[in-house]
Amino acid sequence: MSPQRQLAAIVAERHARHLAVVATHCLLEEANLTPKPGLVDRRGSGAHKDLTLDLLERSAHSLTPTFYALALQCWQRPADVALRQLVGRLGREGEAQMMQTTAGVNTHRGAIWALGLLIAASAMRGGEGSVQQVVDGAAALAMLPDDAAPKLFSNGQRASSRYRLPGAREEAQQGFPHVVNLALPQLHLSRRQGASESEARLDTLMIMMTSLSDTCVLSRAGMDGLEAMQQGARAVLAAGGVSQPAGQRALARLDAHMLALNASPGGAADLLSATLFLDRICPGPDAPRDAGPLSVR
Ligand SMILES: CC(C)(COP(=O)(O)OP(=O)(O)OC[C@H]1O[C@@H](n2cnc3c(N)ncnc32)[C@H](O[C@H]2O[C@H](COP(=O)(O)OP(=O)(O)OP(=O)(O)O)[C@@H](O)[C@H]2O)[C@@H]1O)[C@@H](O)C(=O)NCCC(=O)NCCS
Ligand SMILES: Nc1ncnc2[nH]cnc12
Repeated sequence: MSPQRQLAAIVAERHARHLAVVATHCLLEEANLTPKPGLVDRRGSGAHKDLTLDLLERSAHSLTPTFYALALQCWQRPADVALRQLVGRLGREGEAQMMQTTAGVNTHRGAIWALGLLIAASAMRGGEGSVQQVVDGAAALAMLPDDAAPKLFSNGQRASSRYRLPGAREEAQQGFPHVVNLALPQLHLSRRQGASESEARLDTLMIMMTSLSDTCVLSRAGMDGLEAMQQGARAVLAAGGVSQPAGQRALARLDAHMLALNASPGGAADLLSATLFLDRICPGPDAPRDAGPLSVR
């Protein structure tokens, strides 16, 4: 191999490692963010019976090799059917790894999908795209057919067809509108307004919950659950957000309501991880901040 090619391979490997570590870190940060309504956090399992913070953390760590492989294999490649099929195969291998780690509990299927596509899209541009370029690349990949995908009927497809609402697939195919148009602007706004990093991230989760059709909530609690989620999140933001005492009280009411309905916004949680990832790999004028020490093994 020529010295130039050797150097290019080292650069690609280093970038791929960086993307994988950042993605894992974002999953850990989402899991640890507290208090999240209905979701697993540092207080406990939320509305879930089979999920714990420890399981989410182990699941996140188990995905680092998948994220690394996605980044490395998509490095400086165009979005075409061959790449889509490769990404689909690596994503399914990641899901299998997750299921093995969690003994069959679905901790991060939506996150593997969203982060996997965003990692792939960032790597396609040599790790240098803007937010818009990365989500456009992810959408282009998500629109391509993957003939090798098994024809399974998932919770998400069942909910989407029953309520005629979009789910994880459409969110990616449309270029992650909840992340780009709502979450990133809210994250930056809350930071500028002096919220702590955890408060800014909770506000970011809230803004997505105001309008996401989260198929995790729909499967568990139907349309009543989805409306409760959206209205409750609007109330938190209308009260000034999580940095305000009234916002904290509204968040506590939303949490109690979600638990009573057995509802958990797992899709919004995954998109929060995706938001933190884009915030970190495509920094704009508002530099990303850390919420606290978390290590990636
Ligand atoms: C495209 C896929 C994501 C499959 O999507 P689909 O909707 O067909 O299937 P689901 O298995 O339901 O997975 C979708 C998960 O996405 C999250 N989500 C939900 N709504 C949205 C939304 N509007 N936008 C974005 N993301 C959304 C959500 O994930 C979280 O919830 C999970 C727990 O949910 P669930 O399994 O329903 O579990 P419980 O509520 O506990 O119910 P029980 O089953 O236990 O009773 C949790 O994992 C969170 O992550 C949805 O679950 C994609 O998987 C796919 O096609 N993959 C193929 C491989 C591929 O091509 N990969 C490419 C990139 S790597
Ligand atoms: N914190 C969380 N709680 C429950 N499900 C999730 N899926 C992704 N993150 C989650």
